Amino acid sequence: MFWAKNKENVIIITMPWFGMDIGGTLCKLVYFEPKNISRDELDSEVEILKKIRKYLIKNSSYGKTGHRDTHLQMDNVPLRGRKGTLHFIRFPTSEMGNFLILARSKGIATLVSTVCATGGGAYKFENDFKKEVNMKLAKFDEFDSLIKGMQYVDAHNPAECYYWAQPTDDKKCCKVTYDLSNPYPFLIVNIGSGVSVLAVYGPNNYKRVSGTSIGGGTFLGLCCLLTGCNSFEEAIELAAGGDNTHVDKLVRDIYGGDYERFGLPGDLVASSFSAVCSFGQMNSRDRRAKVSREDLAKATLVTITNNIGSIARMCALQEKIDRVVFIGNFLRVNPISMKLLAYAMDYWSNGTMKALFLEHEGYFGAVGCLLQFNEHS
Ligand SMILES: Nc1ncnc2c1ncn2[C@@H]1O[C@H](COP(=O)(O)OP(=O)(O)OP(=O)(O)O)[C@@H](O)[C@H]1O
Ligand SMILES: CC(C)(CO)[C@@H](O)C(=O)NCCC(=O)O
Repeated sequence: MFWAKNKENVIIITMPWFGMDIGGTLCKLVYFEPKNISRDELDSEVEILKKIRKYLIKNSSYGKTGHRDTHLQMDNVPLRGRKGTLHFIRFPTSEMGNFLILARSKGIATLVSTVCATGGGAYKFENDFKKEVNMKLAKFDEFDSLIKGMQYVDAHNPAECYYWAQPTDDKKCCKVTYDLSNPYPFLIVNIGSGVSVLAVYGPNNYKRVSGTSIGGGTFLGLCCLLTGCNSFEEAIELAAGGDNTHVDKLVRDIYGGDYERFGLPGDLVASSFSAVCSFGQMNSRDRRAKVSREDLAKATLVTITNNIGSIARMCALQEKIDRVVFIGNFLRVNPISMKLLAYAMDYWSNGTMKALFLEHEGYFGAVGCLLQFNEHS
């Protein structure tokens, strides 16, 4: 039973089936829909919650900016002794005000309720939730939640973890499932707005070893400034049609070929974005005029990705870890970055380190905080 009346006869509800990860850019909402809801449960469920459940499940988009990732839905998974379906929903954190207005319009504010939340926004928006929708947040740490969520999703989805085979060959490159059932130790590189690097030694034993502010938010911000694009999807689409070598200076632009002594191949980026400043005989203004929006988007994506790859590799070396799991929504619809990371990790470690990826890339925090909910808390 998840509801009761208090002294004033107000219905108090804990919403054990929702987990929210409120990040710097995106808010991720995970909803567990239990199977075989009994007649008694249905009768005792408050009308407003029934309405919300119907609304979430019937639609796959909510307003202009909310989306349910139906391809990620997980059916028949266990949670707190029940079996059911996990639904994955996201919307921009900048829309939190509208989300609260919507929740209020569905009647949520007439109940006193508690919902599990993690991410910086669980702290930042705590008062707004209380004020606008009468909702208390049961807060959980974002990295505890991330790791717990990863372990749970991987255990219940046989094809969750994969690597990219032959990442540099467009024709032969493919995703190959990887068995992560015996994962320790491993490194997590969580590429959200910013980047956090965690070394995980056991189920409840990890530390945050590094981080960088040059992350997914930087890519999106710079790309919007440079190309005038307006969304992450548009930025990625532009990048897919671009050529960063029109913008970057390569080792061969400096050496005329490979720098063999130190193993630097000619096609390696030697200096990001610097071809537009000076390039051989060509006047830099002419050079800039030849650069397309697509080239700029690709160069931005490659710059940010290589920098993250380089930090990941140094952290893995320092921690003596050879498996690196890259997650976070920066990798959403972004095979260019995944393949680059796969290649870079393999090349620079002489094949000793492996880049791994997970299908539910940005949702682990939301799943993990849902799992930590305790009926009596
Ligand atoms: N539809 C989208 N809108 C905005 N950014 C997107 C979208 N899809 C993918 N992204 C990328 O994902 C990043 C956000 O990733 P994620 O949701 O994992 O982080 P976050 O939780 O918002 O950030 P942080 O953990 O740093 O607080 C964005 O910076 C952008 O690069
Ligand atoms: C601040 C967080 C942890 C919020 O998720 C993330 O955005 C991050 O790790 N940023 C990088 C901060 C740094 O280490 O420079």
